[in-house]
Amino acid sequence: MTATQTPPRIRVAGLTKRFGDVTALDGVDLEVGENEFVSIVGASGCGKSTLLSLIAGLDDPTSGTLEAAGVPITGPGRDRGVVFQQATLMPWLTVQQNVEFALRGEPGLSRADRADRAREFIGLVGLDGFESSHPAQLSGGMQQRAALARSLSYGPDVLLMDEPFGALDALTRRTMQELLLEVWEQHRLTVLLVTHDIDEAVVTSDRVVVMSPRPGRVQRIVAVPIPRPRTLASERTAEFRELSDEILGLIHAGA
Ligand SMILES: Nc1ncnc2c1ncn2[C@@H]1O[C@H](COP(=O)(O)OP(=O)(O)OP(=O)(O)O)[C@@H](O)[C@H]1O
Repeated sequence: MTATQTPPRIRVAGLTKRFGDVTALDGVDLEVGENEFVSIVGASGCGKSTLLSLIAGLDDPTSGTLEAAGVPITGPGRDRGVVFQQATLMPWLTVQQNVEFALRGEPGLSRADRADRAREFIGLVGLDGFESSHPAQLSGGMQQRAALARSLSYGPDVLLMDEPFGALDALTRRTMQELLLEVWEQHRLTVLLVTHDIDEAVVTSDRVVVMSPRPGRVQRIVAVPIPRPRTLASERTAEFRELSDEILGLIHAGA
């Protein structure tokens, strides 16, 4: 790397994670560029969630290097927003309050600014009119919208998503994929998405990381050269089907 090059947004090198006798990750190397959308796929138990939680700083590696924009990752940070499969909203707060809560501690934001910013992102995810609802009054898809609004509201450089639509019914899932594509077009940021859904990975991503079964290693990285902006209609192209089949084949071959 020369002095003029900026470091990648996320860099993982020689990453190993053991839980007792279980080696979840074994020497994972991965670089994710600024504003790149990368998905991680692979058989159940191959270490996808472990990799994401290490990048989120929610756990420590056994060995290896983890950096965000050249800075070692030593814990969670507001440069990295996280969205999990189950929306982790605070049930006693309204949608508006949940988002505002995430904005507490943002430097230079008054209470009124926080309220405005929260409304802006609630609108962005299509939850206008539900600001005063509590999570229990929302469907699963709406809760994930609120969780997305919350994670985007403080302007993270990286969005880490672990099966964010995995608990949703098929139709809602499709709607959320469309929303994610739209949001990413409007607010380009670096996204790392863990998913079991190969089509979801291909339609959203610039590159798809295929992991080998335990111990998790990077088996192959497949580039997705389908032009952007993409919509779910992009899935109807022959190019899409070929890439999706190739990735499925890689997962099956590794299993
Ligand atoms: N906290 C933990 N303690 C012990 N073992 C763990 C822990 N977290 C993960 N593991 C083990 O590490 C391995 C990788 O788990 P991980 O959840 O990262 O896989 P995954 O690819 O995300 O799986 P899935 O697709 O089923 O969600 C598994 O064998 C799992 O049992």
